[in-house]
Amino acid sequence: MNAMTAFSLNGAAPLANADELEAALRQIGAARYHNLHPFHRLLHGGKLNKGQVQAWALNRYYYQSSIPIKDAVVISRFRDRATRVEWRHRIEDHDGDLSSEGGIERWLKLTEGLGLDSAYVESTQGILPATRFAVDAYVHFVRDRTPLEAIASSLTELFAPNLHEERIAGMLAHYDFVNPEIMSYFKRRLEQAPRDANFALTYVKQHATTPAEREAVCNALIFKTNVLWAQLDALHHAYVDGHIPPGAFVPQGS
Ligand SMILES: O=C(O)c1cc(C(=O)O)c2c(n1)C(=O)C(=O)c1cc(C(=O)O)[nH]c1-2
Repeated sequence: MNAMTAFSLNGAAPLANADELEAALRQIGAARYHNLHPFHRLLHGGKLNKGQVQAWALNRYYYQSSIPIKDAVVISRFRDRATRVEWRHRIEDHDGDLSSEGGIERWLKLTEGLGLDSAYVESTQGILPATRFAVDAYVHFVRDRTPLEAIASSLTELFAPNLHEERIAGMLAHYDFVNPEIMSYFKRRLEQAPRDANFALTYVKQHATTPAEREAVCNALIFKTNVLWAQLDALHHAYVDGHIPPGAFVPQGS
């Protein structure tokens, strides 16, 4: 490894095979996934007020609505038809189609249930600058890096189901303004995310065939954990510490 590389397993030898790669990815998730962020501890522990929960859902809408755009870019990176065919259901999961509701509509049920006007949410006018920069960086990453890194950057989904379970239970238990209907987005992801994560994990294990490629896969996952972490840092700074940037959503009553 040269000095420019970001990933190091405490200076250990380069990752020699697919199993070592998987172990390294799981180690990165255990150390860096945003389940560990203080804002999530507050959200799931019932420590936020309704305005702070609204701010979280409003900002997360930008992530949700950018995911199918990101996935369309991922598809555009592959000349291999089989990979495109496998990946395209992700767009349908979020966008739905003429006869079925998708994740974006389910997310709008959440924001509406929290009392936010859907036109305002969809306009993305009130989101934090850092939300936009972080999410756009994810879309640009899959455009600019190798197809292998583009797929690897989705691997945070390996760690999402546990977090979604914790979120559903915690928010239903602690907030009287939350009910099972408005949490349906997360219930659905419990079925969708494992399939997606398993495909991506199998893909990178098969296609990262050199130590340098395995390292690039690990760095793509680190990049993505940073995309998620930066969004929560910004929410905490604005809505817990009270430094709301000009133009961003201001909860009523604050
Ligand atoms: O609530 C969460 O913490 C969370 C995290 C992630 C993730 O780890 O990137 C995703 C989602 N949710 C999610 O709902 C989702 O559809 C999704 C797609 C992707 C992706 O990178 O393609 N990540 C995530």
